[in-house]
Amino acid sequence: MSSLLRLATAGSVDDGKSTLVGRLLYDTKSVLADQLDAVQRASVDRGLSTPDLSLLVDGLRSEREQGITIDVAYRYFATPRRSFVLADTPGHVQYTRNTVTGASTAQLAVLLVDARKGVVEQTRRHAAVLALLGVPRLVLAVNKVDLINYDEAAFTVIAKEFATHAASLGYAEGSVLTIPVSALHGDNVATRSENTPWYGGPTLLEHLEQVPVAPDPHDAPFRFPVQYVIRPRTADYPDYRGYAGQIAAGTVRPGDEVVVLPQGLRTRVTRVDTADGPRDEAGAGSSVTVLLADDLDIARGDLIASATDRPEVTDEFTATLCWLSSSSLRPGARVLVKHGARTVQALVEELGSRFDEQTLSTVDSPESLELNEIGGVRIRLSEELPVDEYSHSPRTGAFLVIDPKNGDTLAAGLVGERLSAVGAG
Ligand SMILES: Nc1nc2c(ncn2[C@@H]2O[C@H](COP(=O)(O)OP(=O)(O)OP(=O)(O)O)[C@@H](O)[C@H]2O)c(=O)[nH]1
Repeated sequence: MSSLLRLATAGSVDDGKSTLVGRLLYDTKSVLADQLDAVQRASVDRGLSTPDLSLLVDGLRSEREQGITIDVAYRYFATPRRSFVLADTPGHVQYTRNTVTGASTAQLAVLLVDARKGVVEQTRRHAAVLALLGVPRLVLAVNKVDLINYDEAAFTVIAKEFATHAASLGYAEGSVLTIPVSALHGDNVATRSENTPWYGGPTLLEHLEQVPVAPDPHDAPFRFPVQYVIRPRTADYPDYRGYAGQIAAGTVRPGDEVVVLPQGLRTRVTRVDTADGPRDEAGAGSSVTVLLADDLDIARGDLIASATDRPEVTDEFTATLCWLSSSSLRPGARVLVKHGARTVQALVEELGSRFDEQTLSTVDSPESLELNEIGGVRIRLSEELPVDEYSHSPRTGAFLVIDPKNGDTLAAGLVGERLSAVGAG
């Protein structure tokens, strides 16, 4: 079992997401003492008798919202059994790039509903987007059960309705769990509640600690977009030639067989350098400089990948787009595609389908894609790029669609099928 779980949260405004995340941090003692003092003071100032744990999250969030680029906050917490990376996104935004970014590498998502309202339209949409992103496990936290007097019958109705919906999205029974919680009072978050004797399942934290997880991005095949070519040309290192960047997926060790794409050149890693010196191994997220056995012609934007499990080099693929712009997308649109360290011109050749959130069904050949809509497209690139399928490697199978006129992000995209692969390997 992996000792690391990546999770994301989703919920409508006021369902209690901040309080729940705050409660998890608090009950796992992941909150620094000074932060807690500040929360306690702020709570007293507001005339509250118990600390308002949502301040732990919202306090940070309001700062974050002033910047426009980074809206996903990653929170780290740990128990003796497992470490957690939680991608926290603002609740009032539906399908922003951030929600997609946050959830796309999650191994589990916690969806929140207010026990008084049950499963609402937004719950269905969130679940549909999570299914689309391939998030393998869902937890429905039925929050504020204190406000329905810990009523078993009401909880059972919600759990059944959600199970039916999740099944319609393709989730197997064992991959979905519904838990009655009160984030405010702590019922079934980290400690089992005496108020719900009828509930025999695990607490939220127990479930997060125990659930078997799908492979971590670290286990994915090695993918390393080259950001800089380093040639110091000093007397100490006359022949040093390194390739610097951040590992997008997988791990690398000296001795590994790799391929440089799109050229298709095979070679071997001789050394992996970091700011702290050479390493025996480095994984996804690490900034490293890789040295290779052969002196090859490699430039910024090229990709160094596992030689045994490499992406295909292609200039045409199908993709799912989450459209994030108020201007609509029509077939024939000329855009830029930003993938890894490369940005290339591209044409949206065909708009094949649109996912209808109301009916949760697919509409064929729609005229356009509008703000927050999700659709299937075919894209042709002006140059060939090494591209992974999203389901095989989420980090390198995702891309952004950029407006060539003003540089705005128009959509987040997930690669489906590569259509005209030339460098298949
Ligand atoms: N009674 C009760 N109230 C709760 C519970 N959880 C949250 N609340 C209250 O519900 C309100 C909304 O909680 P938040 O945590 O701010 O909700 P949110 O979903 O994070 O909202 P945004 O931060 O706007 O996304 C606050 O007044 C909380 O105190 C609960 O389990 N029981």
